[in-house]
Amino acid sequence: MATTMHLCGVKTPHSAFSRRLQCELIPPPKPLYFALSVASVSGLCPRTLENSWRGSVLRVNCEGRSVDVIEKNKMENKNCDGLSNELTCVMKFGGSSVASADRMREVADLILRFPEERPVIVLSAMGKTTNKLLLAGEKSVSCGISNVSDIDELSFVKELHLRTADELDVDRSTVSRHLEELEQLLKGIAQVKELTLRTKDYLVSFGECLSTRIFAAYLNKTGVKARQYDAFEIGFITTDDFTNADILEATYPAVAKRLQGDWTSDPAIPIVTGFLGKGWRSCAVTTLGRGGSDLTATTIGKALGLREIQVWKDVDGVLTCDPNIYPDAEPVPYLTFDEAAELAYFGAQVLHPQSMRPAREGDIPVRVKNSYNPTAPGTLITRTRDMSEAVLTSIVLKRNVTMLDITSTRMLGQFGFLAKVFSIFEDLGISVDVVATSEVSISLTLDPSKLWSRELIQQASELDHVAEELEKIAVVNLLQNRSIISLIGNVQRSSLILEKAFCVLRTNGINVQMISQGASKVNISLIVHDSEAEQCVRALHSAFFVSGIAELDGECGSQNGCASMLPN
Ligand SMILES: Nc1ncnc2c1ncn2[C@@H]1O[C@H](COP(=O)(O)OP(=O)(O)O)[C@@H](O)[C@H]1O
Ligand SMILES: N[C@@H](CC(=O)OP(=O)(O)O)C(=O)O
Repeated sequence: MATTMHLCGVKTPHSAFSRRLQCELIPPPKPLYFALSVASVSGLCPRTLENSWRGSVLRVNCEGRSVDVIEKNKMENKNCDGLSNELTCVMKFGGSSVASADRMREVADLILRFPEERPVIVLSAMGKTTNKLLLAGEKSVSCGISNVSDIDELSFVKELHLRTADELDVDRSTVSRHLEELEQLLKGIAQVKELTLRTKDYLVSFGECLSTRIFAAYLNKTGVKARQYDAFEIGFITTDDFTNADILEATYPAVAKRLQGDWTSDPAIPIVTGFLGKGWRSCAVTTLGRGGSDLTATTIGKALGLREIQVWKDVDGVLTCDPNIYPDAEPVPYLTFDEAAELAYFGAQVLHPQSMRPAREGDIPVRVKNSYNPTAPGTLITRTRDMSEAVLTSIVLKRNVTMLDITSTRMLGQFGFLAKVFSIFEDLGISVDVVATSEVSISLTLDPSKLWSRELIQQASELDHVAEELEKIAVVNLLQNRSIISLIGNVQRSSLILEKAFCVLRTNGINVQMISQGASKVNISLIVHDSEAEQCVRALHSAFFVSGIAELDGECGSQNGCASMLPN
């Protein structure tokens, strides 16, 4: 008896293929499911199939062509390009990449330039929309309901999205309901004269909800089937830490089920809002912290076990330094997840601080590319890389950090002292970035992002409270306006890096107030005063990347790569 072979992903959008995917087979002795990329298989005896497996792949000769068939259960979370019809990669485009109708057209062209990919698209809000929405919210608190319609930032957001819809020839109704709701929300804020963190998250969510709707409508209009998704409706489940929520584990299966399920039953390019989630207790819209669309992309990559995660920016990849500090900074071709995570955590705005976690857990390569210059190779981030030549990869600056010098009054033994100090931070929910200890003292810096998410007044009283608690067991010196300079690279070569770094610092008369090396295998952190930090980074960058590490040989001195401070 002849039967039809079950194929995974048979509903391919490439209709030329799908017509050929019916094939006749003698029923196999046990149910086997296959994914097939390009051609039909006919007349194969099940015994041949069973005997011919090489690992999880069966290579058969079909109509004179070699075809790879892969067992479905072995394919779960493994998209092998060309072997299935499943989603292959995620492409995230940041605000700068979708800032206008022209940019959206270019992004659409860019996506279609890779016909072999079946991507999930993640978008941020257009251009500076998130900042404008936050400003509009703040103005609404005090302007009175009747003046809300005249808030400049509201007019800007409305005008930008309506103009973009018009220019892309997309129906205005795609965005008009959301724009009306946005104005209503601002009037609500004006009425209660209060902007809570929860409301802030709901307010900024309009940015991503609008950009994804316009883009999906544009793709559909041009004949490319696309489907818009709000992340908070498809299983992005987070903590209820409004403005800085964490993704919870339950997100991965939920998102995979929804996106994969829809794709299998009715293929259409998914266009997902970056940055947004749904609080697991509150069920309200949450956000993942500024720049959080990178985290949305890596979360989807891990959830679906995709082949690659691409984050498209307005720079040629991760650079050797923030280009706003050193305009001639160069792209870094390769990074490990560990390097990228440290770099992001310690202040490189190019990647969200938590975004490497899902990619590392799923072992999925991340490519950072430039949507304004797509042919530039960008940066490839993977689990390992060849470190034999690596010395310094990038220099990162985190400004406006608070440093604490805490000296024990010896009321506690050393064990008790460290434990007590950290329990105070735990109780107050403040995380610590860089730490150095001696027998009776500890110096540390506080993670400003955790403090920044709170109101200024709350920050000040929180710091007072920290000091008050610590003073029960120690003498505390609170030092504000400090910066962390992170030297990301191969700590195996720390002597080389430190020799050169201190040579530069000495030449420029800079005193390092604290140093930390060892906890991370890829980062050496130096704490300096804010006022010296940028110039210090410039001098270090030019010593390492312009003069070159080779010039380390010989005496420490300004002729030997120990650059003097460059002018601002
Ligand atoms: N080390 C770095 N490498 C690359 N870009 C950096 C670095 N440090 C800071 N940046 C800044 O990050 C910006 C890109 O990040 P972001 O604005 O979040 O992009 P997008 O909005 O496109 O996602 C760049 O325009 C650059 O100014
Ligand atoms: N729109 C949000 C989220 C985001 O990720 O944006 P971008 O990709 O443009 O950094 C923000 O501005 O923070």
